[in-house]
Amino acid sequence: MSAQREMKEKNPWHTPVTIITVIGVIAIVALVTVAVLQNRPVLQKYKYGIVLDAGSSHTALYIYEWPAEKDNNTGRAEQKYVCKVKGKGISSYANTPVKAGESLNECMQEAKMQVPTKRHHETPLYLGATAGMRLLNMENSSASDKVFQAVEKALQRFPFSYQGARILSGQEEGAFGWVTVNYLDDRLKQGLETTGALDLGGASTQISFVSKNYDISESPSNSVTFRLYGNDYNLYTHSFLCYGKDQVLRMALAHQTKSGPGTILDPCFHPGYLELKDYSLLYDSPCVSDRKPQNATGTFNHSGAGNFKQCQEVVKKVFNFTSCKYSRCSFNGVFQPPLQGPFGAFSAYYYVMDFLKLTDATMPLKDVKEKLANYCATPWNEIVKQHPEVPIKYLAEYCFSGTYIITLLTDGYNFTSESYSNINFIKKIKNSDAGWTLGYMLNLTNMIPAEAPDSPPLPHAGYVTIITISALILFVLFILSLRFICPSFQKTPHIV
Ligand SMILES: Nc1ncnc2c1ncn2[C@@H]1O[C@H](COP(=O)(O)OP(=O)(O)OP(=O)(O)O)[C@@H](O)[C@H]1O
Repeated sequence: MSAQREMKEKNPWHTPVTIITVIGVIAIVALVTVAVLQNRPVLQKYKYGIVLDAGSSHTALYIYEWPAEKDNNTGRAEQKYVCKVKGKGISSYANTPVKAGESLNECMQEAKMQVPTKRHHETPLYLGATAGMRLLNMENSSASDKVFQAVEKALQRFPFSYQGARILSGQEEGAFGWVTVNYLDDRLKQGLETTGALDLGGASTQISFVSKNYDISESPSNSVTFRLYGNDYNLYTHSFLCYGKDQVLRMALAHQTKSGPGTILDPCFHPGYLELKDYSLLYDSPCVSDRKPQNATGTFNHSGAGNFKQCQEVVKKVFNFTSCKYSRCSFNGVFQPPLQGPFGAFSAYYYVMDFLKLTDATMPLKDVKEKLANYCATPWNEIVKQHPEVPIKYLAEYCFSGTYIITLLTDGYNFTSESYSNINFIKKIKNSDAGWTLGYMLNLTNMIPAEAPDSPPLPHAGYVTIITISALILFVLFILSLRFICPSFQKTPHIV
């Protein structure tokens, strides 16, 4: 008997405190394990959406993906893939519509490879056309219908869920660009101050921003209201058709050639630049067709003078600053409320300012103008030598485009030397291109809820930490209370 008791006293595993401790530790480990495993992220599955941006200068196909179990709510859709369609925009196939459809095949085949086969049938496919097709539709609606028929036929051959091809209004283009920028920046979900969107295309340009001082009744046609994640937004947006950089160049050239001279000395092109251009090609657009001089010869010599200040004067002539029936206007009699907040400037704003190395937001406006003036004055042969990798068409136009951008922002939209520093020239936000396509898809798939989704009160790590600490505290209190209530649970055994 006494040997047995001695063994019990020597072996601490046999005391009630030890047994309770072991059971308690096992219970805590089990509790924490369950907490961790139960909330462990499951293997992610994705859903996809495809949007074709049929612009005036070219078409691009975007594939977006988002976590399958979170659509409608918390998962963020991101750009997975982009394919640039070879050749020009679909509006350039007005005389050969079938080719507009065929031009899309290569990128569509790519899309088939990029989206997992089992998701093909549920993947929505949209085509949105912008200013190029808006102009074609104005000029020749039956040609525009034929282009859409051909495009539709081509897209329906693919195994995706085809949702239609249509022309976006300028207002939609502006508003969806704004949604994209603010969605990708997580500003909508968090209800933060929003970023305005400046989009410069080939044939139109858009400005969209939220302004506290915007009285909708002054110009209802510029207002778009949204309720997103529980917040109301009253967005000002305007799209200027013909004010994309390709059409403005036509207008500037039309202005300089209006008296029909054989040679023009253009301050927006580099000294030494000389190109023989076709009058009928220049005037082949509704933005300038009514200005074609009666006695115009077949061609004209387009030569450069490289003078930024004079170029600004030429560019200013494409704006009408004289009439405004509202309290304030940008140009052409269009209402614009006071500018507010930061702005993201994308598409050609970015391509041009990035090439000119003028995207640094800390660079004062006067330095931007000075650098641009130096660039414009650089002889054409030097420019070509310095940039052998850049296509000649783009290279020839950066002086003009840079001058147009600065003039549009300052004289057109009224950015001052101070507010100019609120503009960020951006291409991508978190790996997705800035542009209207993502906002368009989010809207059509109802992926941004009007009300804020319910989210767990704590993040996963916080939840596990609190469970663990609470369990430990409870266990220690339990042991202490046992000792207090039952002195026989003292650690030192009482030997009788
Ligand atoms: N690397 C580049 N350098 C200079 N210009 C460029 C570059 N890439 C594209 N562009 C030009 O920038 C302009 C805007 O291109 P973008 O693709 O955004 O317009 P788009 O969608 O064709 O036009 P729109 O929206 O008016 O229909 C076009 O004139 C295009 O030719």
